[in-house]
Amino acid sequence: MSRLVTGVRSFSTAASSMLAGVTSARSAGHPSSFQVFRDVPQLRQLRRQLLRNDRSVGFVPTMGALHEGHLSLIREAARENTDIFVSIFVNPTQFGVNEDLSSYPRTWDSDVEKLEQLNEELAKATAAGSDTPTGRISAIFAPTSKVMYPSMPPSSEIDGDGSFVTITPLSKKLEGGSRPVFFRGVATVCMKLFNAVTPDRVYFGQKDIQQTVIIKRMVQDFLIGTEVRIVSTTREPTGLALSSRNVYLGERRRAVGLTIYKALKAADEAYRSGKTSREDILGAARSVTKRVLAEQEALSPTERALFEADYISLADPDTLDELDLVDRSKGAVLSAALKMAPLEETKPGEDCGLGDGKVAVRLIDNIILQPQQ
Ligand SMILES: Nc1ncnc2c1ncn2[C@@H]1O[C@H](COP(=O)(O)OP(=O)(O)OP(=O)(O)O)[C@@H](O)[C@H]1O
Ligand SMILES: CC(C)(CO)[C@@H](O)C(=O)[O-]
Ligand code: BAL
Repeated sequence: MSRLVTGVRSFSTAASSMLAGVTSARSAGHPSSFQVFRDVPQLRQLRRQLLRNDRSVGFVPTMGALHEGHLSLIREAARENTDIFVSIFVNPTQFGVNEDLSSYPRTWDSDVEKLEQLNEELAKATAAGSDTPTGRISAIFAPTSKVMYPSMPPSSEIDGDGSFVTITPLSKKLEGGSRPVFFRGVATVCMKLFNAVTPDRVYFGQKDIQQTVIIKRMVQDFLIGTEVRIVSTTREPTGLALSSRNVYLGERRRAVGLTIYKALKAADEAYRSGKTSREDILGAARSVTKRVLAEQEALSPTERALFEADYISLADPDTLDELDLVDRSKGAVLSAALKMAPLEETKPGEDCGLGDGKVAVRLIDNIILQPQQ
């Protein structure tokens, strides 16, 4: 955390020049880098100045440990906004009491490095005369828990007190079944972040599809003046969805973890081949998870990676209600969560990931069954 500052970290940027009162015209050059804010008032000051200068803000909320998936959200935001604000905050209220808050990957220095490199890439694209406007990252918002939860320590108990945003019944379904406080925490922190940033547009990844449905509902129901953009899932060449928690997988569990995507693909293929019933579509996915699990169980503890399929769901895209039959004109959301168990025994020299294979890893993924004519 050596590069983290307590107030605001200034770089030589057009946005920071603005903050100092020297307004640069957009054509005179984009910000070359960004400022880091730890508190809300200075962030708001920058936001107000951008507003006065008719600049638009795209906001990308993250919990850090940045990877190409996060960068894809920023690139999309850069296509539609002059300025991008990125938040890095590991939000305690979305972790249940027995969840992985303390072990969640925190990689501040490499996160800042990646964002600086991305700003360089965006600057080059502008210099090369890209057709589409290319915005820049102007601000990183990395608040403390006290800034985000000023009046009391946040509760991660389901019946804990606090000022919370709850979006029901959406937040009780799917991920909410296993993580009961998760979406209360997500909606609450996003409401606070949106209030601090007042973005023109917000960017979320399709990988966390239930989160996107809940954020869209929150924006609609609370009359929040921002547009919600969903960016498609970035995957490894194998198909595994990128996720910050993947660093805990290691080679063996990474290979077996791909089962989640293979199962969803099998279900998607069933739909594409004309099947619309729950039984046919989810049956195709379940036969993949069952087969792989049986294969793994037959192996020795030094070779296998066991997992449990938490849910495989076929749901309505807006309500996330489970479907018996897909209406082809509307399509559906196919989603799954798979819990990779810790490795039982490891081999000398094996790449077991961060935590030596002892950390259970929850994988989620989804495919949208596209509406068809
Ligand atoms: N592979 C991906 N493709 C596109 N967007 C992604 C991907 N992974 C994460 N995102 C999006 O980045 C934003 C921040 O996510 P977050 O910081 O929790 O990262 P994460 O990789 O999802 O981590 P986790 O391991 O907690 O699931 C969210 O909107 C999330 O959907
Ligand atoms: C949206 C979010 C940053 C809120 O903490 C988090 O849930 C995430 O990273 O997806
Ligand atoms: N991207 C989702 C954050 C979480 O799992 O807590």
